[in-house]
Parts: sequence; structure tokens; C-alpha cells
Amino acid sequence: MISFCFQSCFIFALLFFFSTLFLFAFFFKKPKNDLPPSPPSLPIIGYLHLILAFFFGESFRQRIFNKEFYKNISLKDFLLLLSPMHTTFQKISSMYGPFLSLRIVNFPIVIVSSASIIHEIFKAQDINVSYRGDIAIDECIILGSFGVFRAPHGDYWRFMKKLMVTNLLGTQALDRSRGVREFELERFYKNLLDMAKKKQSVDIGEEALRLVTSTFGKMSVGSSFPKDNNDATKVSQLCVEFSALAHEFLFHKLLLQKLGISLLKKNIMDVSHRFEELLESIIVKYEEEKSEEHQGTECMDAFLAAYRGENAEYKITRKNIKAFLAELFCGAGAFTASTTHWAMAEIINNPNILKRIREEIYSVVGKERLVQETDLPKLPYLQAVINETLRLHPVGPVLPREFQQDCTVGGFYIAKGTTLVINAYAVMRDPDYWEDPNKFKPERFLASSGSLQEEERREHAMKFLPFGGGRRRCPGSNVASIIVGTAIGVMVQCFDWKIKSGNEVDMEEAPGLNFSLDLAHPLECIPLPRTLNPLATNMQIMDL
Ligand code: HEM
Repeated sequence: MISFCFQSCFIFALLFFFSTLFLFAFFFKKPKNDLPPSPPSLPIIGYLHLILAFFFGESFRQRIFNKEFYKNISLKDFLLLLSPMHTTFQKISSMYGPFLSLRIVNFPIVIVSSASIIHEIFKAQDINVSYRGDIAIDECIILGSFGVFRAPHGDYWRFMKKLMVTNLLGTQALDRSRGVREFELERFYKNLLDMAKKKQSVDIGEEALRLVTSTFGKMSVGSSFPKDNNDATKVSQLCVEFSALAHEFLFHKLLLQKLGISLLKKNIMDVSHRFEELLESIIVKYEEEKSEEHQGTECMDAFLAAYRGENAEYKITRKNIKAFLAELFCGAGAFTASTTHWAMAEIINNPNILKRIREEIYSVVGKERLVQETDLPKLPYLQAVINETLRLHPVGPVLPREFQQDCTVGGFYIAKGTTLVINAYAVMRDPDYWEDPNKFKPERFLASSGSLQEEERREHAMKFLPFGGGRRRCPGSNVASIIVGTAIGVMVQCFDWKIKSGNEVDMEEAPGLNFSLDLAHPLECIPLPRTLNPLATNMQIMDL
């Protein structure tokens, strides 16, 4: 555990801050007139003071004068006291406007939380902002550019996206892999039932992650994905390790730049190597099983063909395949599981909503069989609940991009190299676009937008951004909605839920400097099978 004297550091930081102010006060330069509006800045450090004031939120300010606070505080504990990016930027935007230009040290940033400006950016500057910015540790399978998420816009990205959509995420590919998802959903149900039988509590976030990891595992590498629960859990554990390091990494990168990156590089590369080893063993198993005439998945077959150069279009490396798998589990999987977690937390806190979803499922599906993905189009209220969850709790709340060329947005000049931060969280809680923006009201998604013209409809879509926008928008939104929808469907159709402690689920967002949005506390509940539930009787649990 890294521990250091925060009191001295804090005093040193204050001294440094004020002496810099004093020295450079005379060199104050007015920002260019044609830049987007900006809050009052300070020389040299620009707006760093503003960002720090909002990052070091109330809980931090309450503790800095308490001596106990400085005893044995680790960097990890310290980071947990910082406010997340989306709330920091939301506060700044609510004070100074929804289209802002900032400069932190020598980094220009534009923060946008206006749907009409976002619409203009994706309409006129989509290619210009289709890069996610500087890659800090290129050789790392998650933070590097070997996967899809961080790949620069170009031939490699186009090819990988095509492979993914054609063989994994497109409508036809999803039709072909439906059986895998049905099998995993049933396993999820049986597992919950088993826990109910033993009167055990369920950590809903953990169960959702297990369901999602094995579903994506089977969809990508078929039976080569570890059957043994311990091995499958290793994948999720490595993702958790990565996510903890990613939070620290963001802090180091922002404040200490290259020094910060090198401080954490060893730890990050250690997890990266272990992850690569595990994924390599899964791919080798796939190749061996394939040669024994086992049926493969078209997804991995297509990736391996591109690796062997059988596909003339583009040749990829083995590391590209592993990076794709790592992103699938740690990015796509974690986002899907976290959305399920948030949705269930809202549903348990709103018994009327739970009742309405259940009535809808009973009227469409009945009680004789489990809800399936083909039922989802006939369950509009369930879909509205998922959309409302994505609006209020977007697990990717800010979308960072970089302008690659000088351009004009909203009549203002933006220079090449400027970081663009789209605050999807702020847009989706903006009272100008949403009535009662902080309330969970799924009915708002039942209203029709049929009367809108095409252009209006596109602009309208920019106020609902849980999957981002433009050409780098999430290509997994369909499969994510299917998995979240069916998992929630089964949990509501077959069980009542008793919160393990307290009467209400604590909806607090996880604190800390990070780019993702998770519940602060695990949602632990006891599942109670619905009485007279034929699904339950089929499973022989009459002796409950
Ligand atoms: C509820 C679940 C999910 C949420 C909320 C979500 C959200 C997002 C967001 C916000 C982005 C960034 C978009 C942008 O910059 O405009 C993204 C990118 C991406 N997502 Fe998802 N995602 C989810 C599930 C998935 C799934 C299931 C997959 C695939 C199996 C997936 C694959 C990707 C990929 C490949 C990218 C990068 C696209 C690119 O750079 O071209 N996501 N996702």
C-alpha cells in the first residue's frame, strides 16, 4: 500500500499554488475572442484551480482539517474522496454554460453538455472527433491501441468493426447465437433458484457479471471458454483489477503526466501480461478443439482467419485478438452487468414499477416459461425501464474525444489537438430536455416521437446518449439491451426481492476519479421464488 504524508503534501501544494499565482499575475492573457466561452482563468495553470475545487468535493473538504484523516491514508483511499469526472464537469457547466472552453496547464479542453452542439459536432465534425486521444501505454492490451476502443480511426479500426458487426453483433449474427444466450439465461435462473432454496443472499452485480461474462465468452470462443467456474471467474477478477488500476492511472496521468504513467506502468503491465496469458490459453484451446472437428464460433473463426492472413482485406496479430477479447469482457461486459445492477436497484426501490413489469410479462409470456429475447419487442414497459436506467445511470457518463483538425463549432473556433469531453450524464439530466430529470420515470420512454421530422429526430436523439454517438458510437447496444432486458425480465418474472439490510437500496454513485459510473455499494438481496410459480415447480423446489 502506498502511503505518504498528505498534510505536508497539501501545504506544499497550497504554497506552490499561491506563489505561482503571485509570480504570474501580471502575465494574465485574455483568451481569444472566438473560442467558446470560458470561466475566469488564472495565468499558467488556466482552470486547474476550478477543476481541483470541484474534484475535491464536500467529503474531502470536511476531512482535511481532521488529523485522523492523514493517518495511514493510502493513495487508493485518497482517490475515493475525489468527485467523478461527470459530476465535476456538470457543476462547472451549470455555473458557466453548456459549451465551454477550458485550459488545464497547457491542455485545451472543450466541455459540451448541450444536445444541439453535440448534434452539430456529430453532423459536421464526426471524422474530426473520431479519435479517443493519446494512448498512454501502447503495449497494454486494454489501455493500448490493439483493440477497437482506443484504435485510431483508420483501416484497422474499420476492419475490426466490420468483423465484429458481421460475426458477433449484427442482426444475423445475433440470430445465430440466440441459443447460447438462452442457455446462459436459464443457467442464471437456476443459479438464483438454487440460492433461493438455500435462503442465500445474492449480490446482483456479481451474478449479472457472471451471466454476461459467460454469455460473451460462449458467443466469442464457444465451448473453449472455461466451463470451470474458477477459471471463468479469473476473467472477471482480472477485469476488476484493471478497473481499480485504471482509476489510479487517470489521476496520475492528469496530474503527473509522464511521471505518473511510468509510476503505474509496472503494475498495469503485470495485470496485462497475466490477462494475455489467460486469453492465449483460451485461444490455443479453441484452435486445438477446432482441429478435432469441434464446431467453432464464426466470430473466433473470422478473427483467426484474419490473423493467419486467409482474409486478403487485412492481416491482424494475435495481440489484436486478445485485446478484442479483453475489451469484450472488461469494457462491454462490465458496462452491461453494471446497467443490470442499476436497473434492478431502481426496480427494487419502486415496487409499483416492479409490479407493472411483472404484469406485462405475465400477460405476454405467462407463467409457463421463462421470458426470452424474442418476447422483448412485445414488452414496451420493460424496455422503457431499461432506457430510463440508461438515461439516469449511464455507465459511460463522459465521452472523451480529440479534435484532429482546426474547426468551427457553434460559430466558435476550436484548435487541432483540443480534447472534447461530451458530458452525456449532464445532457441526460438537463431540465431543459427532460421533465423531472432526476426522477426515475420509465413512462417518458413510452411517449411516441412519431410526429418529428427526420432532422429533428436526429437532434432529439442527441439528448439520449448512453451509447455515445457518431461513427464511434457503441456497436453493442442491441446485444446489451437484449442481455439486460432478459436478465431483468427473469429476475422480475420469477422472484420477489428482499433487501439484505435496510428497507431501501442505497442509490449512491461510487465516488472517485473515474470515467465509469457504478453503484457505490453492492446490491445484496434475498430472492424469494414466486409462490404458485410453475417455473419453480418444474425445477422441483416445492420443498422450499
Ligand atoms: C449497457 C451496456 C453498454 C453501454 C452503456 C455501452 C456504452 C458505450 C459507450 C458510451 C461507448 C463510447 C461511445 C462513444 O465514444 O461515442 C461505447 C463504445 C463501444 N462499445 Fe459499448 N456499451 C455497452 C455494451 C457494449 C457491448 C455489449 C459491446 C459488444 C459486445 C460493446 C462494444 C463497444 C465497442 C467495440 C465500442 C467502441 C466503438 C468504437 O470505438 O468504434 N458495448 N460503448
